[in-house]
Amino acid sequence: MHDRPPSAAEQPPAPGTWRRVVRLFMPHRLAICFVVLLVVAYSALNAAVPLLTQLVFDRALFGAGGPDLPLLALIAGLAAATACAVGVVDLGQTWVSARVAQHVVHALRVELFGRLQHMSLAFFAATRGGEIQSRLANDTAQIEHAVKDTLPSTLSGVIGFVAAAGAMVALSPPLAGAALLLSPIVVWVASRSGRALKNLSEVSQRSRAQLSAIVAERLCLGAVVLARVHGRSADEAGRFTAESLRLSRLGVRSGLVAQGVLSAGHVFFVLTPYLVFVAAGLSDGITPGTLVAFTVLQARLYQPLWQLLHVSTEFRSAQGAFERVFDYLDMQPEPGSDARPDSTLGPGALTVHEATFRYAAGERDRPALDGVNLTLPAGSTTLVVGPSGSGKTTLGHLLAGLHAPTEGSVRIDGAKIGRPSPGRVCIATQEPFLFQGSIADNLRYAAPDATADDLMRACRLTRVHERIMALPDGYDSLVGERGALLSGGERQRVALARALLADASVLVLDEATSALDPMTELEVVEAILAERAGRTTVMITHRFGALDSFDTVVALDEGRVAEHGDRLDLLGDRHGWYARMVRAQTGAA
Ligand SMILES: Nc1ncnc2c1ncn2[C@@H]1O[C@H](COP(=O)(O)OP(=O)(O)OP(=O)(O)O)[C@@H](O)[C@H]1O
Repeated sequence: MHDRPPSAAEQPPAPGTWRRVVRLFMPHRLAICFVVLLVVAYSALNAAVPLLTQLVFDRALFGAGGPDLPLLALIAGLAAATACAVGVVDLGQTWVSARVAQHVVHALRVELFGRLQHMSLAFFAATRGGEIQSRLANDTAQIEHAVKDTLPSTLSGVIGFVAAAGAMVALSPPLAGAALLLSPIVVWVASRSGRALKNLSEVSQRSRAQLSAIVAERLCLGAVVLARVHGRSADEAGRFTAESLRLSRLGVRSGLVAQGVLSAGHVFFVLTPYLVFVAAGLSDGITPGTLVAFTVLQARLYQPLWQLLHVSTEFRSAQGAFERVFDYLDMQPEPGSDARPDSTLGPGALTVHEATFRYAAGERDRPALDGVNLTLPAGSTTLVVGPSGSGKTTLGHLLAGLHAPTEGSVRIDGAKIGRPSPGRVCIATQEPFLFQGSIADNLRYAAPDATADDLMRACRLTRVHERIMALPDGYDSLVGERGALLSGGERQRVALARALLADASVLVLDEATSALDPMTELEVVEAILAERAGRTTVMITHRFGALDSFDTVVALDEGRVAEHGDRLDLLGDRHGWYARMVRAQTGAA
């Protein structure tokens, strides 16, 4: 499985990237052909204007019979019509290109979001949020720019160059030779500086992604509190300043290289007419009109070349963006991570058979869980206890289907699970996630059809109803970013109510009441157990001294089951881990 995000920016261009890009555009081939046609028309119309200038000079103004004003008016009319046609064609081309770009980028964004949603938990644990955002926002924006602007610029650059060169050859082959003399040097300078610009653009893109990551990670409530508590706000600002400065310096360097290229272009631009004049002086029969037309055309010759220089840089950046997006699209999603609500709810008997779990394949350290065997009958209530790092959360995740065991199996009602099973198993965690929205929105995430009474019933059970009703907007009160407007205990109780609304046959509580005061915790847990209506309940906790309504206790140690049995029996085993801990927590002799 490809869990860690590959650093695409460091990798050489993947072969076949452009083949994949072409496949992406295949559904839009007709529109792209139309864009090509429009660009050809645009370039041809543009190349026709200097030919009209030649007519003005050689026929209308300085012809054999003197100035011909009707012809001049006709040419002026033609020039105006050509300019209007250029405008219309350009508008049409922009419209079609923008539509193609938006379609392709929309499809990529949606596919990327869908793929990311199904990635393993290990992927999200190992990937910075800013990195994901950067691929979804910056890289797709770069691709959009490439399709909307760079593709047409390239086409018009190539076709414009060919049209201008063709018009020159038609006017005078020797002068065309002189005008094109410097073009190989232009191409060489363009490709060298293009490569330099590409490198700078890649480094800048990485730096931008780094800035996004810093913002996403360090400018959220938890990180700001942490920085203030430890007096590290200035260091955080320093980190951001250093990266921002790096980006600024890269911007200045890119600007310098780009300007250097423009200045070189200016030299060529100034030199070329003189080469043409020298060639005209050495040739016979070159009319002034031809010379004027050449002067106009040479601008059209080098302009597309410079345009191509820039588009080649942008194409390389776009290639990088495509590769980064394809990297994510190529990652293997978690098997069955698109779990649908399960309509075949069983009573919720859990069987764990020889389950071993390793977070990293081939990891040499001891596994997080090592050959665990458990049988938890339907409707049973189990406490999972054990020292920190003993594997309790990992076991909870396995029971909830968030991880599949590396070896062995976990079954509910005899059916093997290795993926979430909505409606069948639900887990509530220590740090629950509440999204921006009202309390009711967050509760209905688990049960979209729940009535207001259902929400209130669940919240009464988790002892948060009164608190919600005391808020100005009751259940419509907003919870803020990740529930920041609620206290830790309120967040946990709202999340617990949400888990109850899921009405699953198995409920796993992973330190889900740790932020409550002991009295409220006891009340909430007792209420959940009393209302459980046959539900299998597994509670992972460090504070179990006062919890005496559970049937069974499982004590884990270093990933193995150290004790498992009837709670009262284990309590009677004076030297057992559970009994010793209960005595320590309750102060009993
Ligand atoms: N995402 C992860 N990647 C790698 N190792 C992990 C990951 N999560 C947990 N571990 C490791 O797995 C082992 C078991 O962790 P687990 O969180 O299941 O323990 P726990 O008993 O719930 O601990 P605590 O009581 O402190 O919450 C630990 O050694 C931990 O470092």
